Amino acid sequence: MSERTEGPSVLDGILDGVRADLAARQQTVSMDDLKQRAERAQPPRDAMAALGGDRISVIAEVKRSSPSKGALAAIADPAALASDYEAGGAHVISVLTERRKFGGSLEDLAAVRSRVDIPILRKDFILTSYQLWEARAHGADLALLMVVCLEQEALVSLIERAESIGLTPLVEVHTEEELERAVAAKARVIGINARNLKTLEVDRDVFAKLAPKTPDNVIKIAESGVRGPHDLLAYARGGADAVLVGESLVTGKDPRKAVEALVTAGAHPSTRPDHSAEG
Ligand SMILES: O=P(O)(O)OC[C@@H](O)[C@@H](O)c1c[nH]c2ccccc12
Repeated sequence: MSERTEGPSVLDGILDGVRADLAARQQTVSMDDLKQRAERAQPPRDAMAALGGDRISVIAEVKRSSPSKGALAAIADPAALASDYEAGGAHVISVLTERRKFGGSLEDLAAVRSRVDIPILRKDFILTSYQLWEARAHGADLALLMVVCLEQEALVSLIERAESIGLTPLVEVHTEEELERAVAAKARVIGINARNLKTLEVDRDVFAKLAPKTPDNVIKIAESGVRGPHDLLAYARGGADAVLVGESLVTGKDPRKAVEALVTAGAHPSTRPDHSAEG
């Protein structure tokens, strides 16, 4: 018997739409076609290098709308926005490709790929290996895998599949239980999302709670709720190697300057807790 007493969550609604759109794409593009396109794609960029190092890396997101806020920005030219992010010093670009709630597409991903040289993350609700091939075929270097959406067996096999086709999996968690599953699945890059996707509430303290429970050799990314350098520095003190920022960049006046301010704040190694003891 199910223990659930609540109705369907926001996430359940999103996933229904994701499955319907995926089924429609699978009707029109075969897995073989995708694999051929992936073979012609530019080879994957080194995502681990972009996220590691002695600074706090900045992942800047192309995000038109969100289930919590509705429309954020029209973004008529996602490649131009991504190019501004890159000019501001972003280390990775995130492109939301979910259509119904976030207003994104695989065309956005391909357009961004054609204009920037840094690694790109496909940000979507990935449930099957077909979506990993889509990501690679459209030029992505990383793919988001959300623990909350996946049974453990699926999580493990999607991590392996992603790595085998040259994608770096970014495994997202929001709770301690999800973190334990991500670590058990051997994730090397873990994103700790401040936003609960079942309720859409943002709790910036989740990162500081979960980061110390994450193995040292895992790259830790603080996701959501970064309003500016102040939040980046707080996440850095909590042990973040990188931050993922969407809303505050797309709603601000000057995305390049906003990224620059984050990159500058993250460039100083003294923001890193592991450097405080060094002489
Ligand atoms: O717009 P924000 O608060 O800066 O958040 C960006 C990013 O963390 C958020 O878009 C996100 C994190 N995980 C997700 C999973 C699916 C969709 C979206 C997300």
